[in-house]
Amino acid sequence: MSPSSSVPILTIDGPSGSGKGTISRLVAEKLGWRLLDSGALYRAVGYAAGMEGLDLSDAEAVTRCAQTTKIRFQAATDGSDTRVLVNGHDATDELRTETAGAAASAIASIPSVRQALVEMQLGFRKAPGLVADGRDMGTVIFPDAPFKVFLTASAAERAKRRYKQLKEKGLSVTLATLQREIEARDARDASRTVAPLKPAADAVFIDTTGMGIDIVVAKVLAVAQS
Ligand SMILES: Nc1ncnc2c1ncn2[C@@H]1O[C@H](COP(=O)(O)OP(=O)(O)O)[C@@H](O)[C@H]1O
Ligand SMILES: Nc1ccn([C@H]2C[C@H](O)[C@@H](COP(=O)(O)OP(=O)(O)O)O2)c(=O)n1
Repeated sequence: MSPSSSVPILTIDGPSGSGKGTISRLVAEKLGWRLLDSGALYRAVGYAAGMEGLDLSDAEAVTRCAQTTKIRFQAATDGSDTRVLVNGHDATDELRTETAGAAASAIASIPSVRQALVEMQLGFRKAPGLVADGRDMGTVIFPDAPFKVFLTASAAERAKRRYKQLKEKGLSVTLATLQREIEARDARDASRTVAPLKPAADAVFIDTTGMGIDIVVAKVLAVAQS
């Protein structure tokens, strides 16, 4: 048994806009645990592949890109979002767009790309604990995690949340387009053959439709303290 396997993990998986990022951050703060935003890794690889002008369906080229792209998280000191550096370039803002989300979803369906990112994700398991946010945290990357949550909400509500979030960032989007994009991404993430989006058999399922952030945080904290 490796020493890290005694470090507790809370996995939070779910579809786009279900609140994984927000809830993971708040719960990690309350627990004093580290945070893994695994989606940012896939977004970073999709972004780096785009910068290199690669065809995102070229499995060999994108896998090489996943193996060589340097991704670093840099905590902000002023309480703002953690910055994500991709090959030394601060790509935080570019990575949050729906275009980056779609590119991430596309390259994430390539098994060898997923494999290239496994070790880095396992490296986040450090004392005193880890909150891991993604699609396959509880099923594939940390199947032995003692605490697992699957967050969801209706596609209409998730699209509304994303719309509000992107509008606040000054991005030009429409609700109908966002809902279509979210549904397309759900379908692709859930239907791929490797590590599809699905709840782990031992995950606590929370439908957050109509549920405020504070209540979701309390429910997820209760799982981690059970
Ligand atoms: N339960 C909730 N009720 C209302 N808004 C929420 C809730 N959870 C998250 N949000 C908001 O929805 C948006 C998307 O949440 P985010 O955490 O980025 O989702 P995900 O990481 O699952 O894609 C954010 O602006 C966030 O503040
Ligand atoms: N553990 C993960 C995390 C993300 N992905 C893929 C699939 C997702 O559509 C994209 C983007 O994920 P991300 O969590 O950043 O996206 P959302 O914030 O949920 O919209 O990456 C994955 O396949 N496995």
